[in-house]
Amino acid sequence: MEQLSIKTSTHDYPVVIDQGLRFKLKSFINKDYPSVYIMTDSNVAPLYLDDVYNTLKDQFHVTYSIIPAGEESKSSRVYFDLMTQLIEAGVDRDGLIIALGGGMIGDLAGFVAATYLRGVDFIQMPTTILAHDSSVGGKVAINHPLGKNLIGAFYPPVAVIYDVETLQTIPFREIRSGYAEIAKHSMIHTPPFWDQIKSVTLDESLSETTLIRDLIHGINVKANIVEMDEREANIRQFLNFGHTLGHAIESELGYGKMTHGEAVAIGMLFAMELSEQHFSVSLPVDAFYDWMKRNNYPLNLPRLSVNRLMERMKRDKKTKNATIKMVLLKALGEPILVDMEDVSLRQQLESFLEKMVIR
Ligand SMILES: NC(=O)c1ccc[n+]([C@@H]2O[C@H](COP(=O)([O-])OP(=O)(O)OC[C@H]3O[C@@H](n4cnc5c(N)ncnc54)[C@H](O)[C@@H]3O)[C@@H](O)[C@H]2O)c1
Ligand SMILES: O=C(O)C(=O)C[C@@H](O)[C@H](O)[C@H](O)COP(=O)(O)O
Ligand SMILES: [Zn+2]
Repeated sequence: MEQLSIKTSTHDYPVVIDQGLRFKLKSFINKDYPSVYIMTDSNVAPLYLDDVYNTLKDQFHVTYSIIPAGEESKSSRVYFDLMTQLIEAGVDRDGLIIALGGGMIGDLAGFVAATYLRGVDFIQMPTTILAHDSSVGGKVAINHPLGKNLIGAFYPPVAVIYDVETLQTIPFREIRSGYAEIAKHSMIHTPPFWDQIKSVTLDESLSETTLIRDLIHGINVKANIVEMDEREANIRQFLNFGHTLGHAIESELGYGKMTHGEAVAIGMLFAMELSEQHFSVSLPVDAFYDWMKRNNYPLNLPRLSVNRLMERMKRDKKTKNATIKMVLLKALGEPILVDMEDVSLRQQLESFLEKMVIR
């Protein structure tokens, strides 16, 4: 078992990582909650809901909701439906919400927890690789048609219980999506981490030992940053590497068309190219491109409107005074937030997208 604790100026919660934790969940709940409400999705429910429900049912009054799987469910409509279900189930302020699933469920259930009766406790039980990122740090949100995560809060869970046995059932595409965020953590960290990731191939040869090693490394990078800057006043913005364009692509294509990790990987490629030009430095752009190619990340895009992407990038949460800010790299492990100049960003985006269309 691997356990770390996230200590910020206001919160302190454990992140526990091990095989089979869903059967030991009770031992991590140290409050006598009158009701426990599990939120999960339609793919995860048939696999793991019974295990979690049965582990808790003797000690707690347990109810649940099963939400249609997919990014489209991170919406105001589903959010409101969940509120209705909690009210009808009579969950009070002492209730506990458990988010059992990937980042979609974690963000959605976390935002419900943050706002239901002005806040009830919640536990993150991540079941995807990507959720090594989403379950830690307390960012919770739903999407707006105009942009990703535009409605949300900073609301840390009371615990993150990561049963890595559940990763055995995630589809290949989701392994790739999750590894994009691991690659992100590696690039904003010191170079040996990227050296480790670049040799990983995401096929049957990926061993559980390698996966868990990379997950834990990623969580540590994130945890250190969150501990220093929980509410993203400064260095937490580095965790947004690849997201300025990535989020714009996700929302422009329509939520769920491309996975979050796939879009972020394209965003990182763009940010690395910009970084090379901006700082006249050499970065492992080719190595990253090759890694993406070898692992079947999408490397071409349909023709997208540069104007619309620029508009979406302007709605990014890092934007101030209408100036788009992007996380660039001065070197591997040296992220920096840069004010982008509209005209040149537009030109660079145009030529980047042109390459992506013909690739
Ligand atoms: N809050 C944060 O800090 C943060 C960080 C990164 C990403 N995110 C958000 O996370 C979301 C993406 O998360 P995700 O990639 O986990 O997507 P997801 O939750 O939609 O899960 C991906 C797919 O895998 C399925 N699935 C989940 N666990 C499974 C399992 N164990 N076995 C079989 N299938 C399983 C799901 O049903 C879904 O179809 C995005 O909305 C993104 O914005 C948030
Ligand atoms: O934890 C953070 O901070 C991140 O930026 C992590 C990202 O991987 C994640 O996708 C996050 O939800 C993006 O945040 P947003 O503030 O740009 O919506
Ligand atoms: Zn992300």
